[in-house]
Amino acid sequence: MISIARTARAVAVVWRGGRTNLAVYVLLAPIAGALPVLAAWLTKLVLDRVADPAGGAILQVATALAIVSVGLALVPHLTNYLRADLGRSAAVVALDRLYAATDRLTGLRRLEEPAFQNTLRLAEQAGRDGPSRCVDGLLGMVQATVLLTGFLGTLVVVSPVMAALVAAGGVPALVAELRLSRRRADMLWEIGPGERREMFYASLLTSLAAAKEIRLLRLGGLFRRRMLVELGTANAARRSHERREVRVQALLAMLGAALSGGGLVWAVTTARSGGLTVGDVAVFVAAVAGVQTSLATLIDNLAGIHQSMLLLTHYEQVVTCPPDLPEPARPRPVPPLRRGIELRDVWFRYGPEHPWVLRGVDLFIPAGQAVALVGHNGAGKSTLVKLLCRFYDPTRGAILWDGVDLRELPVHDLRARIGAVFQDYMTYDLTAEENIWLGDVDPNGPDHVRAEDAARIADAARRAGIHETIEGLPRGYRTMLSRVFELDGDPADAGVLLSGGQWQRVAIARSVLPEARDLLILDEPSAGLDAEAERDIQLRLRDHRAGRTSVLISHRLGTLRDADLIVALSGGRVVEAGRHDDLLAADGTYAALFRTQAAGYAPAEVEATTG
Ligand SMILES: Nc1ncnc2c1ncn2[C@@H]1O[C@H](COP(=O)(O)OP(=O)(O)OP(=O)(O)O)[C@@H](O)[C@H]1O
Repeated sequence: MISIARTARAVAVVWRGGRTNLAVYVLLAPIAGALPVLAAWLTKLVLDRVADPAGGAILQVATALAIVSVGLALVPHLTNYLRADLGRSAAVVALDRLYAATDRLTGLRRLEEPAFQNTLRLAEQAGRDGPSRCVDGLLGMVQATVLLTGFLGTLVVVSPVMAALVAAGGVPALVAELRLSRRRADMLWEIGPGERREMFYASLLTSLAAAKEIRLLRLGGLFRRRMLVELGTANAARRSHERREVRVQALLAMLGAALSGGGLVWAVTTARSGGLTVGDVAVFVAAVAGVQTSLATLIDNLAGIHQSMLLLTHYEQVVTCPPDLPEPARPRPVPPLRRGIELRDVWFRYGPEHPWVLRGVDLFIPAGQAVALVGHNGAGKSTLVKLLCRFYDPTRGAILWDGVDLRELPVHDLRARIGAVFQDYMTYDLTAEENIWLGDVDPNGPDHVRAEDAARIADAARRAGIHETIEGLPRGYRTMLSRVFELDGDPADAGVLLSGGQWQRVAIARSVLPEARDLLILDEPSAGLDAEAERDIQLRLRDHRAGRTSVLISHRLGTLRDADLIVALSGGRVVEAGRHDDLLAADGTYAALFRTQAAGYAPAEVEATTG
């Protein structure tokens, strides 16, 4: 049902959005309810005085009626403006809270739950208009209550029996509307997953990233059909619900019409026999219509609030959602890495229903050294580095930073000591400069690149071997790396697209921008580069890595041979660890992988890539 606490929270959001607007809106609501009642009584007086000039002065009453009519004409426009403006400003407050809450989810687990994604989608919808709809509903109820009281009072004066009958007619409507609103909220929840799939297919059809494959493989028709199926299913659910609404509302409307029709016959008959004046009949007709309209408005608003409340439960679920990674009770500062990182009997799976990815990994990553992880696809290399960044906690075992469990360190401070290029690095539709600057944004600093950042950004680009390429772009570092957005909204300034290897270098530049990172993680950092470029970047990165701890993952084993420690993962365990020459001599998993790969290259290439 409607929760008072949740309603109060919704009102607080709207209040924060626009205090003055809300105050005026609150004042106008009862006025908007009183004006029609006043107009009906003034009309009755005017009619009675026209019929009986001895009844009193008519001019003042007519003037008052004219003034009330002006109010009646103006108030709805003002209310509409206030409603829309409050809706916009409340959405700013609500969405800010919502995305601050998702930002507080420091891990990845919750975002990977489909049920959470469904809740998130409804929460976004509720955040956009939930609080303001709730306030609209409340003020709509205030307005309708004033209107109802005025007209019901009028009806009681004219006919208490009719007043009781019309009021009783509202009870079934109230019950039916509340049921309908619950069903509507249930229906929205049920069609949620399908609507998300529909949006997914629709976005594929227009996505630039997907455009090549979709055109080459002629997938447009398939995805369009799948999108239409999802849309059709959602539409069918909505249609079925709306038909039910129409049926119920038609029945209620017939009940209302029968009551007002019966009332009209009674009033006219009574007037004929002299029991009512012409003005009485006019005010009676207006009162019956007014009571019915205000009852319907009251019920509509109540149902609207009820439905917003149901949607707001999803919003509040997200806003109040507990951290997905437990916060340390007594956080310790994260000191610069001195001894190293230890994985102690680390077991990990992505969920109870998923297989184990790591099964008791014991590994020491010594400070200042380069450790390479090798293994077949799916061996768990990327999973291991995600655990190092604490995107998940180990299911069992522990990871220790200089002997301190990662769970005891503030996660943001820990991450401030880590630089990483992930296999699925991001390509931002922003300028080249911003694409690198994002590697070291001060959370409390400005939201744009400062002039004094330019030298550091260029330096990072040099280290990643992309500086000259960026300088050669039409607007240098200010060039948009996007064909989706133009620079500063200027259509003539459409951006450029980089090649895969160039993007990879930009991602590397982003990760090497901050100087003070103790741990550098490079998960396939040069997969998109040609052999010569790969060698070039390896040399540049070797300089940058000197003295830093690094964890390297690459399927091109030749690039890893200089690592201080090469660790082979298989079956979720460390099966071998040592230097390149020792592992070749041991003739185990690494040697087999290395020889298979070397055999795939011509001798000259093996020389080039394996040194
Ligand atoms: N977010 C996830 N949810 C569920 N399973 C996952 C997730 N990410 C990875 N996996 C599974 O974990 C296993 C290890 O994946 P991981 O990406 O760590 O392997 P990898 O050794 O890095 O492989 P590759 O060499 O192909 O990059 C795979 O079986 C994969 O399906």
